Amino acid sequence: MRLNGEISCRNEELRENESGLLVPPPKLVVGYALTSKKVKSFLQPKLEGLARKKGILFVAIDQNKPLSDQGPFDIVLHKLTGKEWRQILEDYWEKHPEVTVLDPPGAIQHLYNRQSMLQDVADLNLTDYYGRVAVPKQLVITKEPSSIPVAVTKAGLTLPIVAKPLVIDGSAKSHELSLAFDQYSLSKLEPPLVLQEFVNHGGVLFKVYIVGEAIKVVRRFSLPDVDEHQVLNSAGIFRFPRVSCAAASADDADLDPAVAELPPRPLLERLARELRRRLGLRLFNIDIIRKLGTRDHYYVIDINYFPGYGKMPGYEQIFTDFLLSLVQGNYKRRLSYS
Ligand SMILES: Nc1ncnc2c1ncn2[C@@H]1O[C@H](COP(=O)(O)OP(=O)(O)OP(=O)(O)O)[C@@H](O)[C@H]1O
Ligand SMILES: O=P(O)(O)O[C@H]1[C@H](O)[C@@H](O)[C@H](OP(=O)(O)O)[C@@H](OP(=O)(O)O)[C@H]1O
Ligand SMILES: [Mg+2]
Ligand SMILES: [Mg+2]
Repeated sequence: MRLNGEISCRNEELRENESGLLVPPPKLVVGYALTSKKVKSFLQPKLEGLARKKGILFVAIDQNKPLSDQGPFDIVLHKLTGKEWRQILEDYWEKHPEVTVLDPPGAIQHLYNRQSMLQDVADLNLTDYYGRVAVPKQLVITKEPSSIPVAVTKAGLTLPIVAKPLVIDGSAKSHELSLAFDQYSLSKLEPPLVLQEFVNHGGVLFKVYIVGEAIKVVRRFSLPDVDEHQVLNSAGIFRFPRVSCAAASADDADLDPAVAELPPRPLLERLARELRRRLGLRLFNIDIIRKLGTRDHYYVIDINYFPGYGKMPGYEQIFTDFLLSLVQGNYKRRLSYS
């Protein structure tokens, strides 16, 4: 294995690459198991090019072959769902503890349920640190739809309410959300669900991308505010598909400064640090909104594992630096043990 590749590669001989040029062997081999959609959005030529220059080689994992017969890898990067893949990865990791698996499958699983996803934010209790960060009032529904109106009243949730499929399984359906405007319509929803109070936020959300210790925040257009008049005079369920994919960047839009102002950096740093530690993940993003009419009341509404980094400005540099830092970290740790 080449975890201490920093040293070994200096001693290894030059190899011929696909263009017939003599190049040093890669410092770092990253095996990836991603959907074809993800490969397209993440592994863009600019990322691969920069990675190659820095001695990082991305190698596709063949899911039809045993993982242990492939590689050797220094890092395994993955975003595939399903129990079978999880088992393969866990067995592989047990046999190859020297390989960095990004990220541990058990930790990722925590984000595939919209209830457990936000639990750590709620536990954090960030109430007075450059603002307060909370989770919208929410309720989990697993029983029959007819029970929803009563359950909502009991829990004291106010309308309108966002209904989100409880489990995220990689399907488009698990990202089909609805906005319910009246009590009666709630019984038309299909559990299992998380019901969340809709929080007016000026139609802009902040996507906070995390790659190890690096943080990048961007603005995105979001659902528009709903006023009291609309709530009183609207009925029914409004279904909306995959907002974040469709929504354009709001970074260059002419916005009300009170809506556009980014959350304070120290707050984001603390939130990212805490979540990284509590979730045990290094690759994720956080969707944050700021309650309309306030300067510092923030709500985390969603956390995504291995999100669309292709949309994060400067991700090529940040991601490759991060990958190298993992190996350097391992190397330093090995030296301090010897
Ligand atoms: N509680 C809320 N209050 C106001 N708007 C909300 C709330 N929850 C969700 N939204 C809006 O709905 C959108 C989609 O919600 P959410 O991010 O939870 O879904 P998702 O399917 O997990 O999205 P992603 O594609 O980011 O994974 C948000 O980007 C935001 O515009
Ligand atoms: O970066 P943001 O705006 O958060 O949105 C991402 C979603 O959160 C991810 O779940 C998508 O990745 P998957 O398609 O692998 O689930 C991801 O898909 P992408 O990698 O194809 O861009 C994005 O839609
Ligand atoms: Mg989201
Ligand atoms: Mg999400």
